[in-house]
Amino acid sequence: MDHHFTEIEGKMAHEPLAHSSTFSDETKDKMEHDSLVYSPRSIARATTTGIPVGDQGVAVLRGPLIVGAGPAGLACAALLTMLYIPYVLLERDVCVASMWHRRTYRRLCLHLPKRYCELPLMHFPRTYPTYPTRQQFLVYLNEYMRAFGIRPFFSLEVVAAEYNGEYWCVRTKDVIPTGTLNGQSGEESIREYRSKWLIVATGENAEPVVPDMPGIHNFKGQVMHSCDYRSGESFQGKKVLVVGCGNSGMEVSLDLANHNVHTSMAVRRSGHVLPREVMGISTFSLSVWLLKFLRVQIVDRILLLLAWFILGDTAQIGIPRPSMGPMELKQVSGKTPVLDVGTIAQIKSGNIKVFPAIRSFQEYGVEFTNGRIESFDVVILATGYKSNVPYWLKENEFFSQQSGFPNKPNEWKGKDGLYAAGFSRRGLLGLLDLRVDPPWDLGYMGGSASVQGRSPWPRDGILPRASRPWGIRTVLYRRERRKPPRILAIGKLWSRVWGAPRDRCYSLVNQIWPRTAK
Ligand SMILES: NC(=O)C1=CN([C@@H]2O[C@H](COP(=O)(O)OP(=O)(O)OC[C@H]3O[C@@H](n4cnc5c(N)ncnc54)[C@H](OP(=O)(O)O)[C@@H]3O)[C@@H](O)[C@H]2O)C=CC1
Ligand SMILES: O=C(O)C(=O)Cc1c[nH]c2ccccc12
Repeated sequence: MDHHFTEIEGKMAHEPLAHSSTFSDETKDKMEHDSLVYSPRSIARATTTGIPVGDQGVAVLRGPLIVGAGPAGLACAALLTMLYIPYVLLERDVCVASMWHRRTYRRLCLHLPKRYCELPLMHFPRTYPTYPTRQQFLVYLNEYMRAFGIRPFFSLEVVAAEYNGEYWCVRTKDVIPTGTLNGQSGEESIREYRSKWLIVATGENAEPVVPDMPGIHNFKGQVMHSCDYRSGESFQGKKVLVVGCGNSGMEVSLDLANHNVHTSMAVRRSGHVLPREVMGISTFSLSVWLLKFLRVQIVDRILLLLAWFILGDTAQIGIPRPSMGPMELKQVSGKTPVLDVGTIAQIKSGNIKVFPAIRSFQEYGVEFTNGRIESFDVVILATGYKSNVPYWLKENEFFSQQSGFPNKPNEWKGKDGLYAAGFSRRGLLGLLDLRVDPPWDLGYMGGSASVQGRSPWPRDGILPRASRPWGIRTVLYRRERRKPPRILAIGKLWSRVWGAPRDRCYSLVNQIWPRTAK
């Protein structure tokens, strides 16, 4: 079955997402709608050429099977490619990173600086801003696929996976799309793949969480999850309530307010809100730097002081702070602080109203726990996401059946060749130190010596992100390599004097959220 690998490596022609990173606005608008999705023909080609399905529809793979072609799945695919390990990457949708394509609002920007959001082995182009947009991130992912010749098998939804003592048996539902994108499906068939290694990369945000709230079925207005929110434009003239004050809730509210929509927010509990930047320096980078010298509690005090200077007392506007500081809370519970990009200012100026938790829904409105009743036309549930691993993976030692995350936080390797990628509760940041076993451990290719000779893989299994062995030519790089503008050069000097060099950044991130030793 070497056949796969040459397929995967060789066919770089498959570039339905290919486009330059500098587009006219018109092209960008078009791309939002169509060209980011694969054509049914290319899906058919990908799904029919790569997998040799044997008797009774069972394929036994020589390399690992990766479930999910989001950023984590793509990163694993790239790392495996660099190790000459053939893999098979399954994706339920018809495009990679479907969450980023379909479940994000149009104006979304990454909220950590770009160096923390890169996938292994390939930087963002220099011309990208510090906080790349959703569109730029998607272009980067596309270039990433091209650079590493990644060709996922699309429209294959994993319905069950189980270890039979020798292999992981992964059953998939093969959904042949009819060409429409609104979830309609055509013919279905079940296939089975067997592999000794199963890499679960279905994501921390695989499914939206839609809580059952009292009386919500009586509500006559529109109810939607924040994953279906695209832009405030279509809500003009309506009264909208956003439930939840995580990063989604805050950014959806801001987008609505920017479109002059009558916006309210329901805040159930407390939450930390920090400015995204302090005097032009990213708050996140600042905390990483401070954590080099200081204990987390002290760093939290500094952050809270800065937040108080810049945003004022958020408790006064209805968002009380938890008793534990933001970075410590992130370490202990995984709850991410909100990085404010303007919502607090809109709340202060009265464009967004803040209400406490919801007691119940009525036909045309909502009663809050403080007894107030308000009418609304639309309710947007920004109530977060969950993993879908428990729905399909028949295993309960490594993955928790409740949360769908690995039982021990930061665990990445289970028994019998089971791996988790991208489940460290750190979003894209979690891919900074993504690990896949070195091949000698993976047991692939027989003897280790021949592999060691060629492999760039370091003994500890962490591949330095910046190294691009064998001079992989990323089109992105050649296209974007230009002399940095002066101001950037000064910024570089600044970071040389004050900032941590890149390598140290990684180990720092490790210190903040240490991984358990192998
Ligand atoms: N620009 C960016 O980079 C963005 C990044 N993100 C990231 O995406 C991930 C998902 O974020 P998000 O979608 O905000 O999800 P979160 O899980 O972070 O937040 C969910 C919010 O919904 C509230 N909530 C949950 N259930 C209920 C309920 N039954 N009733 C009332 N409120 C409820 C929670 O409140 P409580 O605390 O009381 O449980 C919380 O405030 C995060 O990692 C986030 O950082 C999101 C948006 C933008
Ligand atoms: O965006 C996310 O989901 C993150 O988890 C990013 C993140 C990890 N740690 C943080 C600390 C402060 C702000 C964002 C993050």
